[in-house]
Amino acid sequence: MKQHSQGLNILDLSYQVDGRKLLDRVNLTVHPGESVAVTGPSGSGKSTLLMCVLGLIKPRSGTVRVNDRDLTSLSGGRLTKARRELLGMVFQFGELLPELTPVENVALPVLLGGGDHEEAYRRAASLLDELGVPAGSTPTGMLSGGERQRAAVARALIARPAVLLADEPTGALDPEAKQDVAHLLFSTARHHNCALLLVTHDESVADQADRRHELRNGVLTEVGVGS
Ligand SMILES: Nc1ncnc2c1ncn2[C@@H]1O[C@H](COP(=O)(O)OP(=O)(O)OP(=O)(O)O)[C@@H](O)[C@H]1O
Repeated sequence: MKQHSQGLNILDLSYQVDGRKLLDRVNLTVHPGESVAVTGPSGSGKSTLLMCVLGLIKPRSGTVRVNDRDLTSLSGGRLTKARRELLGMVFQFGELLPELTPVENVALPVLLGGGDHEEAYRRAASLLDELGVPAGSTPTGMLSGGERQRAAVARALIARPAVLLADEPTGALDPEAKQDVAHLLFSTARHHNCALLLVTHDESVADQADRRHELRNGVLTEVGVGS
């Protein structure tokens, strides 16, 4: 019988570089509204795991399914379209355009995808409001680091993704902004019913996730929260 599953479903994912197994039959399910943090030594393959989910790296074997769609079987324009519809990504340094206003930055993915301008700007303003970012005419480059990361979370959510991926989203922030952004990231993902998969070196951020996993020598192991 075929099993249906919403959210993110990684099955037997393997990937190696120069003969080193970075991912060795990795399995992970993240349900809608649930958060999973992945920690592990530097160079253990955490970012590679996210790149495989995004389809930017082709795994050697295994599948990545989002809302029951097999992303690993897609390529070219179909992969780009599925990625735009199903996935949102927050990077360590926001990757926002500094000259644009926060609303323009957040609306951009929808506009580039040919979406309705008015609806995109309205939703961008609403998300920025929810995340407490000033949505005026100030260029994004003038905002504080924490405000820029909150704008990056808003941008990742603009297309109503099923899965939100975050790679060291608080890595460039001071301790106060870090806690603020981490809290908003977890609570907003839950509120929007996204499956959140987050990579971090920060124990205090990882502890806020519903579940924690560690990636070491290619093996992803569940660890107790707060241990
Ligand atoms: N295309 C590639 N060619 C060669 N080596 C690569 C390639 N991609 C990744 N690597 C290597 O694979 C390893 C895993 O990299 P990755 O960035 O996924 O680790 P990470 O766990 O996210 O590390 P960090 O915590 O330092 O960010 C590193 O040793 C990296 O140098």
